Amino acid sequence: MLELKNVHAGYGKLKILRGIDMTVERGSIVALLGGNGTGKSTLLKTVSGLLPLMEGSMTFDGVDIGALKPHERMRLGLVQVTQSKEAYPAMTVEENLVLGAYTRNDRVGTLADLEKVYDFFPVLRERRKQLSGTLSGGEVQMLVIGRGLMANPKMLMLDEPSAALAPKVVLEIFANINKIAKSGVTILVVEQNVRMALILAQYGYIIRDGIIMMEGEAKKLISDPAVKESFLGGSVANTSKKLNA
Ligand SMILES: Nc1ncnc2c1ncn2[C@@H]1O[C@H](COP(=O)(O)OP(=O)(O)OP(=O)(O)O)[C@@H](O)[C@H]1O
Repeated sequence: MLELKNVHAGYGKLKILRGIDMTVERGSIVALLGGNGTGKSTLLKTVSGLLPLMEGSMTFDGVDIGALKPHERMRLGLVQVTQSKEAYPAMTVEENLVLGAYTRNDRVGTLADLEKVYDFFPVLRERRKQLSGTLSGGEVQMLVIGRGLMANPKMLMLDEPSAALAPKVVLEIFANINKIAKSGVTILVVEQNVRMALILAQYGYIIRDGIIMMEGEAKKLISDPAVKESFLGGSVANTSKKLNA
């Protein structure tokens, strides 16, 4: 669904990504992992078109997207969910959600997708008339994912959906991401919560200093001694059970 070849990108003359090769298979969940400042958000911004491609190529669903504008990539079904603080606090939950459909022209489809979002996140239906500024951190995260779904994506890119959330809420959000993937939406998720991300995903990439230092099936990465030492500790079986409950 998404293929990056030798992607270089950054800010002005500052190059952050230095030759990224990455593939996201249709229907899969892929995790992009790494420490602070390694280039994860930069990569998402480059794929969604917020940053220009300096070198290399990017194709999405068979289309060369390297020179397309962000809204053109969105229309193709490539949608980035920004970090949770970017919900509009003075707008209601429903207004925020409808905003996610701004690149679409089908009212019937939009209303049907609103119901789908409410089915994924029933708490948003309960709070649809509430100002989003009054929501909890977990509810705001659900809202921004829901807003991404309103663009009718083929692929959703999520930037640290677990950030600043309590473990129980993280589990709920990740279980919802799992359901969204099972409904047919391909997922690329950036995470610092490496354990949860590797339990959720089928495949993982680990980025350091703007290059991919390791990649592989999530099941293999989670038991890899180097990954364990750098990122993990403790047992994963229990979390896995809860995630698939
Ligand atoms: N607007 C910007 N201008 C210049 N440099 C930037 C800008 N945004 C990010 N950077 C730099 O790019 C590098 C990679 O940042 P990026 O946000 O991609 O990291 P990250 O892996 O997402 O980390 P984190 O998890 O901490 O957000 C960092 O060194 C950062 O300082």
